[in-house]
Amino acid sequence: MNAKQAAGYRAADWVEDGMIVGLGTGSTAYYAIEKIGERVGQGLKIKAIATSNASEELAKQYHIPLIHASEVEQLDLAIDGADEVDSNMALTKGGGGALLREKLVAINSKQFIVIADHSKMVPHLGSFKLPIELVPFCYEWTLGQLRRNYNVPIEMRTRDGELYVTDNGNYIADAAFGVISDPGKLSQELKAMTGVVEHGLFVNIADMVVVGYEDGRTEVIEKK
Ligand SMILES: O=C(CO)[C@H](O)[C@H](O)COP(=O)(O)O
Repeated sequence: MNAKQAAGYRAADWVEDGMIVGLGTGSTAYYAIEKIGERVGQGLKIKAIATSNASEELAKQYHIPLIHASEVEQLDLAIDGADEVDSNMALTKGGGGALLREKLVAINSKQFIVIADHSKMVPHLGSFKLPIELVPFCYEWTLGQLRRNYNVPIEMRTRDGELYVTDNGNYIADAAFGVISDPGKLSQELKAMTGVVEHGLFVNIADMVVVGYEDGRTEVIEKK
């Protein structure tokens, strides 16, 4: 058992019969999907929506029934990883590039459980570069505007020497803010910029954090 597995497996305990569940993305969410899949194999009756093509494939491997958003108004529960979690349960997400679908699923869920190994718990967000999803059209102008506004290093994400393309066909810029002293303010500012589709700050969205440790222990932190 490793820390990510401990967190992912523990969070699967909150999944109950009849629920519509949002499945996150990343190496911690992998374990949650694995455990949920095992429980589905043992008779648990749920339906799910995945936040990425990769998680959708994983869910299919485990025969977790998948539905389309048009079939439900709201999810009961979403479980997803994070790149950083601060002391107010604000998050940085999007290291895996799935931030847009992840935020859509999280805000449309009655309960959002974050799963994180202990290294993700930080006093302030910002050490992890903040992913910002950009519309490909004229992205150079949006990038220039971001650099002028914040005067911090911001680089376009690449993969195999090409610009990284999200499941939604957009690009990602990673911004090295250092310390983000007011995540709520930055979140609103970025959201208001034309050319920015979404960003990886999740403020006042998480209801609970399940923290995993190397020895298999977990700690559950609930919203104050
Ligand atoms: O936001 C995400 C993907 O877009 C992931 O939840 C985040 O990157 C954490 O990943 P991991 O569990 O692999 O450390």
